[in-house]
Amino acid sequence: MFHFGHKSVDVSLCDGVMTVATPENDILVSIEISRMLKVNITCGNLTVYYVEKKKNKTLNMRTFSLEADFEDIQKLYRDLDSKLKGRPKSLLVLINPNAGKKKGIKVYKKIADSLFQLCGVKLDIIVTNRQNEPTEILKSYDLSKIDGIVTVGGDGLYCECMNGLVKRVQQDNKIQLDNHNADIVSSVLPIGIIPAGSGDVIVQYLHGTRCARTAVLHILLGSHVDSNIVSVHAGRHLLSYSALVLGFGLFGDMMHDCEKFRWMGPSRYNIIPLGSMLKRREFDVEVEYNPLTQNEKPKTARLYGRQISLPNGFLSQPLKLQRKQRTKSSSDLQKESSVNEDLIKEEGRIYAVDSHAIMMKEKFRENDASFWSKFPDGLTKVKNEKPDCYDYKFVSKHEVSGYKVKLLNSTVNTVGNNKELQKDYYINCDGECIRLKEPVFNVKLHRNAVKFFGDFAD
Ligand SMILES: Nc1ncnc2c1ncn2[C@@H]1O[C@H](COP(=O)(O)OP(=O)(O)OP(=O)(O)O)[C@@H](O)[C@H]1O
Repeated sequence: MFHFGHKSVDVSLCDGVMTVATPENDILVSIEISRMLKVNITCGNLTVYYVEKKKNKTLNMRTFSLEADFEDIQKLYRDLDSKLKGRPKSLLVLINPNAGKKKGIKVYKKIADSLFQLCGVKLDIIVTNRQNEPTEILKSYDLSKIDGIVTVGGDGLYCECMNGLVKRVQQDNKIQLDNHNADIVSSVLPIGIIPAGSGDVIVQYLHGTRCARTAVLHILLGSHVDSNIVSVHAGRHLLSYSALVLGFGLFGDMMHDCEKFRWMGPSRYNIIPLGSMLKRREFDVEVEYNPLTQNEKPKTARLYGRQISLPNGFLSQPLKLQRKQRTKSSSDLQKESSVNEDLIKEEGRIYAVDSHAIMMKEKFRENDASFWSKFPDGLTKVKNEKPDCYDYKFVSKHEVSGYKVKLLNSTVNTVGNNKELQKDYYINCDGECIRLKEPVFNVKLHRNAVKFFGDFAD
């Protein structure tokens, strides 16, 4: 017999739920084991640490204690402890002290450190000194000794670590990074994000909140979800992987303009894009893309595994995109791609080509496996397909597994051994601005290539 406060209680562990009830069957405590952080035992006392989810999607840690004689408490401890496998025991923590309002270290010390210590997690904490340091660390780090990577910073730090990890996994598996057609090997190590950056879009997307404590508790619970990424290649080289948004043209120019005003801090993202919008350029491009096949599309919900949006003729030109061909016969194209049976080629004058490597959650209910695409608050218009989002005549939206953009009328100069585009063209890759050196780039979707600690917000 167990004691909960002054009451005698029965304890059951059934269907992943721990229930504490009186002999009259009044349930006093009912907690999913997946929500438990750890159990502690001292003499005849057992304490359970668990998380509780509030309506606003934040998590809080709670505890309750049970007493019983030595043998009963030992047995319950062993039963519970055996069910708490999968909680991370060893983590690499990368902190960007300069992220956002430069509070990365403070956020870590104040919120994360004590929780990690409480759960007995072995930590390797590295405060980064500069950009690219996370990439260099991940090139040679002994990944076999950790259960995950934690970033304390913004979306930029996450994206750098994600790029570093994905590249490392390909290197370990002898996959050629620079081959734009290569399928990549998914990474098994989950990444957790403790938000301390400017935008923290990805973390809000994941947890539905920017709360750092919630992020830490999600990491400690150890559950993880898969997410898509896209690769972007140009001139036979990998430029980057993108986890969230990849934008060529207007969105590339916006990011380039924002970078020039870094001194303004996060507020630059509210002001500078307006100027970029007003001086927007038009680009003559040819776009080839592989639409997702019927088999690739989920049955029960729309999949935004990847989409490209081509805002063309925005506020000025009439629609110019034309479907040039939908064919298997183009020998050139067949040479380049093994999956080009349904290749579509279009040409026109556009303002932007952008794509979203939207994350997905596969929900398994009884006899019902369905995909749900989830968006952060800022993208709910996309989710709800509001008319003020993509639903314009000048936007062409496609669900694709890959695409290629070729700049028409662009001049390539040769400077020594290097080729340079006469004009500057930019790609915004999750907030990082990449300058194109070649007039052609390829983008490919990689499903479930990375894992996040956490759960998509309900
Ligand atoms: N110590 C450092 N100093 C400067 N940059 C760093 C440092 N450590 C990491 N970085 C890099 O800075 C970039 C932006 O980092 P992060 O996203 O954490 O901050 P942020 O303020 O949210 O950035 P942004 O304003 O670009 O969204 C990333 O590429 C990251 O790897």
